[in-house]
Amino acid sequence: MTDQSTKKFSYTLKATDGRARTGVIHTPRGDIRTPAFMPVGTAATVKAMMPESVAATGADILLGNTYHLMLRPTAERIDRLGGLHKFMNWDKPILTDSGGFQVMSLASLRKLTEKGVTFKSHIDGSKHELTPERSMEIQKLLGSDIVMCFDECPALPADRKRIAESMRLSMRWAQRSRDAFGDRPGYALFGIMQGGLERDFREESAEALKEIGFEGYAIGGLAVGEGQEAMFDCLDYAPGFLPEDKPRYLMGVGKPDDIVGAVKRGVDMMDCVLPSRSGRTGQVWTRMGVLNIKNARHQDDPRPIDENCTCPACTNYSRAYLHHVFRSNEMISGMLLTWHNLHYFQEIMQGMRDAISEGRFDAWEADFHANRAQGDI
Ligand SMILES: CNc1nc2cc3c(=O)[nH]c(N)nc3c(CCc3ccccc3)c2[nH]1
Ligand SMILES: [Zn+2]
Repeated sequence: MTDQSTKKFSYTLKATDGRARTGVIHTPRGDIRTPAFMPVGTAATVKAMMPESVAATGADILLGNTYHLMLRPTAERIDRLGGLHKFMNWDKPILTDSGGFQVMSLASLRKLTEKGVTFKSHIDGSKHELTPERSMEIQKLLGSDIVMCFDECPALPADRKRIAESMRLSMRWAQRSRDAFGDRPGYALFGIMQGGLERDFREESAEALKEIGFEGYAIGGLAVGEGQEAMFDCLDYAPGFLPEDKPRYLMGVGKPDDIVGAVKRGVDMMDCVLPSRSGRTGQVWTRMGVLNIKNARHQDDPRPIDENCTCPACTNYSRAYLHHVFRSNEMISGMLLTWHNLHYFQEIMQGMRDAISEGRFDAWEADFHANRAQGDI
């Protein structure tokens, strides 16, 4: 167990190539190589993966969810049992979301006021309240290393008036989150930029967050159905509004080409449920593009998913086998496909970290897109 109090949280920028950056986030529980992809462990598990397998894919950090864990098994119980790291047997860094986003997408009977949000649990219908103060308390009880401000992520499409009001509420909540977070050496609080697809509101939000001061800054309010083009248009300016010497976390992104486009535009950290969730539905992401293993064309195919992949699925199993266990709804199907997808996502990140360090990001990006076949793979 590392002594949390002595070591600090810091970000070191190592190299840039255009607007792309590579560096390291130092935390008392370990370093995070950026750009970083962070697997999502919603209910204290990255579904279908043992923690040591998640580490084996190259992940330096994983995500937890305030919303899910406060409902079940509750933050107080996890605290009594030694905190989330011990509870889920993951001793590297953990980032937890603040809960507001999940309330709006999962809970029912939600009531939003200046104070916070009240809602009914999607699990058992019990009533709960989340405020900036309660979210900070929950994330402290969980023991997460990177805490997210409590914010409101407006559903798109929304008119400018709604976007502005929502963003300004989130900025007031950001101040309350900062005040409630307190002085916790070694732990980090990240602000979350809002503002929809409006450049002026994005700049206003960034200025408000910089005024408060955070250890890192997230770009929220995206990957909510706006589409890649609109997201990239926003990322053409939004990261630049944030401090250069602090990590930038784009929340909820995304497909491999979304991730590459975001890193190209200056993003350092990303998360997405895609590799694990799609793995359970048979969707397999590879350097040649995406395939679905349930397709009958795989049932006699002795080849691995990807000859060049070193993950256990590609090293030891044929497409025919993976097709069979998927069709038979065997547990090993979700395990192997999730492992492969997470391994591939981390391979993309390592490729970009190396390319940026060596000043050849554009060539790497061109190669990445060239490999993605149009037809069957
Ligand atoms: C899929 N798209 C997506 N867009 C998001 C926007 C926001 C946003 O504006 N505010 C907050 N707080 N979270 C967001 C999330 C959830 C990310 C997450 C999930 C699980 C664990 C830890 C973190 C988003 N996810
Ligand atoms: Zn593989």
